[in-house]
Amino acid sequence: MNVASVQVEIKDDETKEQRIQRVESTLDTLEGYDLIVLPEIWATGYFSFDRYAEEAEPMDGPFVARFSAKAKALGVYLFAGSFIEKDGDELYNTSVMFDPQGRQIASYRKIHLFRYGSDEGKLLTRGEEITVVDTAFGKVGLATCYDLRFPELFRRQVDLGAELLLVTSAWPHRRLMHWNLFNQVRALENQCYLISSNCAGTTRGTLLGGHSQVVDPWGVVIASGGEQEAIVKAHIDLSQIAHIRETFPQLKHRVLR
Ligand SMILES: O=C(O)CCC(=O)C(=O)O
Repeated sequence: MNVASVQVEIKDDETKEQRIQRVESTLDTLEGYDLIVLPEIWATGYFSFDRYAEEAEPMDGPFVARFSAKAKALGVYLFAGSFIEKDGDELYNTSVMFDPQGRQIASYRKIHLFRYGSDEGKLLTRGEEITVVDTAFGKVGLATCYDLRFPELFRRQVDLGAELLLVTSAWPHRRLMHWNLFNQVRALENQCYLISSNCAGTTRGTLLGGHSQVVDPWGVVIASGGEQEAIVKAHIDLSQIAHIRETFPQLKHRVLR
């Protein structure tokens, strides 16, 4: 299975529309992939809190329609990262996933809103539902950035059958060491593949961390981005999951539930 994580640079002098067009053009260059992953609130920019209300969209708005069309045009599973979803009076940090026919097969509203140096907790409503989605290559769990610090979310995804964990992020560079550790540990402790997509660049005075990753179920980083905009590419072999879970049956040895 060929996977790609698009590590989008967030530039403050770019509008939402300009950034969407730029990412659409990048996606058009990706041929032969089975799954593509994008970062968190990349179109508006996670740290552009003053733009959240005006740039929020309903689930049947243009962001979802455009990336549904893009998934279909490319014939790929596309985890389009998250956007600011407006539902009635509430705003959510919602990620969306499409199948190669362009059908929206999942959405996930970020459960753990970030409240440290971030207005997210004030502006948005938290999600309440864990998302694990069926795909042609198995069950996939969806998570967003700060969620990475909460192992119980991922373990519950595994209890629902997840074998591949997708994480969309706008994680700052100043806590890059935590990011690197969590990416590896969430894959290792759950014996899953993990693919993350983080933003890069400096926005509103915050340097974003980049280092989007593909981590195997043994905890080995098999591909990683650097600090700049990048496409992180890897070939993954999902049969490794069953192999590792059988030969080193840690998940079967759980005592506490
Ligand atoms: O947990 C962290 O250090 C970063 C989290 C974050 O930036 C987010 O959830 O958007």
